[in-house]
Amino acid sequence: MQKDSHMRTTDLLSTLIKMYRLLWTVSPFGLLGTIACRLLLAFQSIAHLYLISLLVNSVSQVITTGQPLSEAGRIILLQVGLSIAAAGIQSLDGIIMTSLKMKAKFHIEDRMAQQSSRLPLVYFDRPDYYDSFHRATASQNSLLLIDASFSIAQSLLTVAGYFVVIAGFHWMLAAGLLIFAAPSFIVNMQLGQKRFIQMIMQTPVARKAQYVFTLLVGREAAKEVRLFGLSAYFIERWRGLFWQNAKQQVGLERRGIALNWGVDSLNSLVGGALMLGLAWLGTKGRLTLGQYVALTEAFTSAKNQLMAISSSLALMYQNILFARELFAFLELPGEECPLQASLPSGDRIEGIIDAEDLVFNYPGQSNPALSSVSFRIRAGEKIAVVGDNGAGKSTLAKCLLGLYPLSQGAIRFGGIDIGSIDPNELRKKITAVFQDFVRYQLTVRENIGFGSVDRLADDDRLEEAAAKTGASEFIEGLADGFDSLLGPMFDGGRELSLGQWQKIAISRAYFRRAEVVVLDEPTASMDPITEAAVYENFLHMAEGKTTLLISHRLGVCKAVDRILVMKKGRLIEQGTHEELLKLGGEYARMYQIQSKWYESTENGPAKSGYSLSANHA
Ligand SMILES: Nc1ncnc2c1ncn2[C@@H]1O[C@H](COP(=O)(O)OP(=O)(O)OP(=O)(O)O)[C@@H](O)[C@H]1O
Repeated sequence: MQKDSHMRTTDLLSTLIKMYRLLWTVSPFGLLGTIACRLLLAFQSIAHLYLISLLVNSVSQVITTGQPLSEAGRIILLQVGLSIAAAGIQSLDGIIMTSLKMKAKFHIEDRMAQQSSRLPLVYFDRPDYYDSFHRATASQNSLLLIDASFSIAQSLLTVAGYFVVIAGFHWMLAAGLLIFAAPSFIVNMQLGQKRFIQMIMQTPVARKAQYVFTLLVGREAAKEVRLFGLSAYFIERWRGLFWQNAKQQVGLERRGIALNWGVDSLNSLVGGALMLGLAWLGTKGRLTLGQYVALTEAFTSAKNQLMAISSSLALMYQNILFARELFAFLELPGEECPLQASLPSGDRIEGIIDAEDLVFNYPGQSNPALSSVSFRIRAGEKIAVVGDNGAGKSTLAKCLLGLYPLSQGAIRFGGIDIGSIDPNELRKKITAVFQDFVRYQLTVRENIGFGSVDRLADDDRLEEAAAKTGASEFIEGLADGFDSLLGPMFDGGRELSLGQWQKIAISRAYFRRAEVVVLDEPTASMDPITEAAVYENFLHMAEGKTTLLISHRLGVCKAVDRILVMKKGRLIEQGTHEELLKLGGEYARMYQIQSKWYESTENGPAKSGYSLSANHA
């Protein structure tokens, strides 16, 4: 991700070309239309100047020689016609530009959304991804680049016309005109670059301020913010972060304003000298009155246009730098799709899942989350993965799902390395429920049907998936059944309990009807009876499928074929429930500790009637 804030001219040009290619892609007619309008407007300015000179000469003839007014009248009529045409072209340009910019905005946002979904999951664990995304979003302002570049082209054409007119009288006048542009150009370009560098440097603080602000206004932290009385703390924190950046921005703008004031003063001095020069030429009889007026007008307009060009150039430069961030984000390498090998055709992943010497490091972490993990799972086998918090169970599941690229080692499905399988093909055959599953603030149909999005209209399949987890019980009570909106975020949405959301999430996994099923502790919020029922249903549903079950409830381990015990990223034991108890190692220790919670007390019954609980060994 780009951190270098300086740019070579070739980079500037290539970014500008990319932006114009993008505009050409979204609307060739819009681009050509606006170029045509700007050309016409530039010629209109020069024609206007020419007509002024004719008019002043004609009027002075009327005054000095008493000629009829008809010649001047014709020129005035032409001027009026020209002004009406110019206003029309300007309006047309406004319409074309609005549509062109909207199409470009859509195209950029669409590509950003597609790009984000193509990026490997591992990017989402990297702060620099979020910095880059933040800047790419801000750089959607790079659309201002379009305005700025068109304005510059139009102004340059106009100024070129003025320049020819002025140089026709005296080259020194034309040279004087250039002196106007130089200081303002240099100051504004530097300002543009400084603004960009500032934005790069400020991104982490800006993101943190945004995060703290979201904690204050969002739903996720609303309960805890109130319970722990955190609002004053977070407001104070947000204020500090906000002003940390704002003070630097105000400082830079102040310096910019002061410099521009200096440049303007210099320009006024040069302007005065040039006006004096014109008056001198007039006294020497080298200018007619019309020429004098036209030159003064040309000079004033050219000066204004040059000032506008230099600030537009600065804006363009700054926005090219922003646009570079946007293109850098859009060009981040996506998930590789090698298509060198495909999974066996048909519904089943045949054969063994083979994990060999797996090593995985999270970005920026020195300790591997998985080290030297090797095991084999036969097709249709049910495996439980157990271990302490942070042992590496979820990481292992994500690697098996092909969501994280391994640092070392290989995972093979039916003998094929998953690194060489098209990720989309692989994921069609796998289903999973994660600990942090998503609560889509959409309908029940979508929440379950997203398991296989092309089957959203399949009511029988939806009913079956909902029945498997017991979700049908509360779905039947909802006013619009499967079309009821869930969650409190939108009008008419119905919030569910966490346990009910979990049932929906597991139904989504059922709905996929995949060959390999991964459940990563999805039942944590269910009541014990429901949890037991969900596991029993799950194991029944998973009959014949390869199943990986991550759970802290060791009771469930008796119902699986084999248990993998993880500790500190390593696979330390594996075997059946009985084998591991006999081994007397880590599993036996964990099982004993958990059993104590379920043992009967002298005065009462067992604390849980949970059929898969540990005390029923
Ligand atoms: N996104 C991440 N970035 C960096 N480190 C991570 C990330 N996710 C997990 N880890 C680290 O990797 C290690 C393994 O985490 P993992 O989530 O796989 O453990 P787990 O066995 O599933 O734990 P739990 O039972 O608490 O869910 C932990 O040390 C954790 O701190």
